[in-house]
Amino acid sequence: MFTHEELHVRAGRRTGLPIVVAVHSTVLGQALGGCRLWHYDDWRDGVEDALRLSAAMTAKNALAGLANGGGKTVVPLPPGVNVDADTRRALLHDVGDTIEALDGRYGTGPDVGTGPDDMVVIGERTPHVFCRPAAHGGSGSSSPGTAAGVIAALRATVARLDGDTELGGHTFAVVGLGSVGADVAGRLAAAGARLVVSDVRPDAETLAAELGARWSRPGDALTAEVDVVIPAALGGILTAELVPALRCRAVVGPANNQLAEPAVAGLLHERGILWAPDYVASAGGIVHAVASELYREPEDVVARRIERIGDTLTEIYAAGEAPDVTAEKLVAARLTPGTR
Ligand SMILES: NC(=O)c1ccc[n+]([C@@H]2O[C@H](COP(=O)([O-])OP(=O)(O)OC[C@H]3O[C@@H](n4cnc5c(N)ncnc54)[C@H](O)[C@@H]3O)[C@@H](O)[C@H]2O)c1
Repeated sequence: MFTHEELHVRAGRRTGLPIVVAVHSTVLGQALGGCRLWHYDDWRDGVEDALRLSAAMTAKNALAGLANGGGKTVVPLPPGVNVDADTRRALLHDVGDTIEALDGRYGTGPDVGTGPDDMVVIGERTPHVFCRPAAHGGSGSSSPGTAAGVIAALRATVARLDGDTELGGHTFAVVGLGSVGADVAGRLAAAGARLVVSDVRPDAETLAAELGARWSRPGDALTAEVDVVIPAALGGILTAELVPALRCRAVVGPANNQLAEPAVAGLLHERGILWAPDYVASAGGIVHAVASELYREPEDVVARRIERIGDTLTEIYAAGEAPDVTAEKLVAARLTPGTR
């Protein structure tokens, strides 16, 4: 069943390259979700991704308490097509025009393949853009906010596991030392936690040494014997085959779409492994952008909003059923008029 409000697929006027914008829901307000610029074998796969990711943004924004719905832009680059600086700029203008044509029903920000500087270029064609660098009037990278939200989620998780929110006495495996993973690992190391870290980039081993963390091969980090595994790389890593091999007590991280298939959430629950739905744990970045730029809240108020991710998870864990089931009920309740 088609449950989205709008789906736009256009060839960019300047570049001829495909641009997909999916608006899943504006029930709570302007739909928000980042702009993904990535290679796909077929542009239709980009449409699939935009449909799936925009629906996840509705859930993420609803559970983060934002007055916003979910949307997503995907620019599916054909295989072998690499854009030079001029084409990239033209392409981002094409994206801006596509978003501007929606009259404010959707706003974008950075995602895989785009960053704050790209938002400046999109912003030359539409005001509906977030996370420009501070020098351009935006709130900058969303990664520190996302990392702060993951820390709030981890505190709620260790409280559920052991009854206290101290991260220092616990062990964590961080899978992916990119902008969010490295930040989370740094905060955990500063709190005195013991860490196993991994990345497919060998140069990340230097950061591991700086953090006093044990370096591990990526496959091994996922199955490390730790309290919490933190997926901070790509999605789809939690497979039915992996669940029996896990030796952690919880899986909590920022990676979007961690489940290879929805049924894996139930398998984790049956094994007694706590799983924080990724759209709850990863919301800190968008909360930071929206609260700073749209609501104009000061940093301390924004920080408290991000902390509430922990409260939401505590509520979800307390229900005692598989966390995705409870989270979906909470999303449905928030989207139903009269219950917000
Ligand atoms: N940046 C944000 O604000 C934000 C917000 C919400 C969700 N997320 C999600 O969090 C995840 C991390 O985001 P990021 O901004 O840090 O991305 P990033 O690209 O900076 O970092 C990802 C890291 O994962 C590593 N990696 C890739 N495959 C790996 C593997 N198999 N094993 C171990 N490491 C691997 C990469 O080398 C890279 O260092 C992504 O799934 C992203 O969609 C990010």
